[in-house]
Amino acid sequence: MTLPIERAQTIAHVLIEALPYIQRFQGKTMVIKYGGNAMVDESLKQGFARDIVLMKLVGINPVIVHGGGPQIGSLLKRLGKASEFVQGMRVTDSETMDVVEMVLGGLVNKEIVNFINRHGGSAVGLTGKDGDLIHARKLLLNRGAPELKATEIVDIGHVGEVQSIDPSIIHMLVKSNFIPVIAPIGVGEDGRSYNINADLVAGKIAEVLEAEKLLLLTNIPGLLDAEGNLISELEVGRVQRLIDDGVISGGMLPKIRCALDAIQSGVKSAHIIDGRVEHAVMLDLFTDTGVGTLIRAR
Ligand SMILES: Nc1ncnc2c1ncn2[C@@H]1O[C@H](COP(=O)(O)OP(=O)(O)O)[C@@H](O)[C@H]1O
Ligand SMILES: CC(=O)N[C@@H](CCC(=O)OP(=O)(O)O)C(=O)O
Repeated sequence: MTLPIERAQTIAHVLIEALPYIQRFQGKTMVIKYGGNAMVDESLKQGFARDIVLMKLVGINPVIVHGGGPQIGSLLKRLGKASEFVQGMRVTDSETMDVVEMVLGGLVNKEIVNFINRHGGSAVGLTGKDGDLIHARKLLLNRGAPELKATEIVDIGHVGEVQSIDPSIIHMLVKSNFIPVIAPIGVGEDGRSYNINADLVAGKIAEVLEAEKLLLLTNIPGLLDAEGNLISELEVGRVQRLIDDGVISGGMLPKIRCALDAIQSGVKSAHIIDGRVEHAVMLDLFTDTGVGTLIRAR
């Protein structure tokens, strides 16, 4: 049986190890993308909420952008509609867009807000329509995975890319000590809703907020190479080859793309981490070891 004094010493060691990180990150913004695949069970969601509340308490400003792909997929299935993806993006007709807006802007967003608030934080949920936060334009994809070589344009419906971000509402919330929780829905010039991949939104928000870090929580230990081994630090020059060879595919494509864009635009580092590991956010921020794949500017 563990002696109480040993337990207390362990806790003290953990806190001491975290101290330099807390000092370094105080007042800094961390954008955390919470993927739908990382929201797997109640205890993980509670752990995530606690990590976010703790970050805020020690003076770091977390801004959450969430996904919800699997949750959209399961409601679509119940409605008898299949999910179809092109290069990691959901083909979104008008009916699907309604479901996306309901699931992301409603169910998933409010669940995360509620978890954080039940653990002592003050979270506020937004979509890109609130405060005119995310302006979107229609995303047109080129057919074929390595799109640089392709010529044919594919229309995948109400799918958007970020045209611009007006961060005023985020600044206002952060200044008043709220934690913004953002659903990846944008509004077009025509006033229509656009479904935007959550990684892309998180990357752009991190850029605009000049965030210290962009954390992408997913359901895999990080970026894996062709043999399935974890790439713990990704050299930027290696990326195109990994895409061309089909090693980076599906949902990992927008993740890597947005991570690269973010670091090229001044975000210090991007991390792809396994949201299925309990307290993944804390482990990544406050320990010497870190977890997952690190991408940083040279
Ligand atoms: N090289 C790779 N390394 C890791 N995962 C990859 C890779 N290429 C494709 N993937 C896929 O990308 C998925 C993560 O993207 P996605 O399912 O969209 O996650 P999320 O819902 O968290 O955004 C992984 O579960 C994996 O199936
Ligand atoms: C265009 C597009 O694909 N949008 C995504 C938005 C949600 C998302 O990105 O969720 P995850 O982060 O959980 O994958 C979708 O409809 O699934």
